[in-house]
Amino acid sequence: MSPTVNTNSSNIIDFVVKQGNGVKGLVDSGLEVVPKQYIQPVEARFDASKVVPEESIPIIDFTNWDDPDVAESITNAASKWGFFQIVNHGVPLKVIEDMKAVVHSFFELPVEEKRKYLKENSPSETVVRLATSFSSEAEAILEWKDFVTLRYASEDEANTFWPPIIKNQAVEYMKKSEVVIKKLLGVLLKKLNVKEINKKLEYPLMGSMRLNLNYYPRCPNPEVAAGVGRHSDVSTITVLLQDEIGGLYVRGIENDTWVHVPPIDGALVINIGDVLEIISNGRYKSIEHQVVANRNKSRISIPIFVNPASDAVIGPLPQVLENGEEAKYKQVVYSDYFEYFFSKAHDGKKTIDYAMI
Ligand SMILES: O=C(O)CCC(=O)C(=O)O
Ligand SMILES: [Fe+2]
Repeated sequence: MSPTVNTNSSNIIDFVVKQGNGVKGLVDSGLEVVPKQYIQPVEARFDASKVVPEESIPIIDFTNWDDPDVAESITNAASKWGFFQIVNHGVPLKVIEDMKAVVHSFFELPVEEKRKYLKENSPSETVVRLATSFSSEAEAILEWKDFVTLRYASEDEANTFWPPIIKNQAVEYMKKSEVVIKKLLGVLLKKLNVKEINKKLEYPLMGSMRLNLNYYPRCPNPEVAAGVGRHSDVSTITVLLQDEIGGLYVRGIENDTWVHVPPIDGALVINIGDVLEIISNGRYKSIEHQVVANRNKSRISIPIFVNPASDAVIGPLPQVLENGEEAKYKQVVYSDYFEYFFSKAHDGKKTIDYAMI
């Protein structure tokens, strides 16, 4: 039987955050209205009238990824939209389907099982952690999302610490995705006059990777809550696998517009993060996005955050500035940037001000 919760009291935070029931626990307990802790101020709510349905981010066939025309469409999309989808990327459909299936299996586990991965119980909180919202200790209003965050440092570490129910499928998914990530970074960096990504450059580009498993329960009042509030990612790039529900919106080219990212079976959504914007001195754009929860159905998404190593120093590349271009961003230690992001609620594109000159 689902645990019951008194929705009129601050027991909500205790039930959702501390006891690890998550938003899913709230919904499973029969809740039919969004509690006040989830009601966003009017200015932060999603405004459906700002959606431009005829616009869409580019969809790129990745088969011939190093063909100059394909490379050009990737770098153009990264400069113009900061977002694109790739198909025929080489991650087998079976690996993708298995990955999505185990994410559902994990969130369907009894809370007693999932609770083992809360920060205070986790065998290693940096490697595996179950949480809810975005940065629940720093937020006044919570987001309608539960998640697991997993560090992918090595197969061995993953095999030791990741939850058994997802481990094999998730490691396989990471191994296949890593090949795509290296190809993508190769194409994106080549255009910035970087000939090859050697071991030294891997460190500030992809020295640490995180796989997140996001679960957005159905939401009785999606118009007042946020699945994920407006933000840009603090990654180098993000590779996102989403299910068939939809709800991810990207800031459009025209001022004050939003564009839906339609689910495409087997596709991966790629977006440029703040780190690549900084490294490219603004040539590639890290674009704001947000997630609107669904009234009738739960949704899952699975982002891989390709991040610099935490002690890497990030700044515009010498190759980008070699023709005398002025640096727009300063050098920052990645862990400082990352911690700043999580020290506050989602706030659109404001995190990057931290690195602006
Ligand atoms: O769920 C999604 O589609 C996107 C999630 C997201 O933006 C994030 O986790 O940074
Ligand atoms: Fe994001």
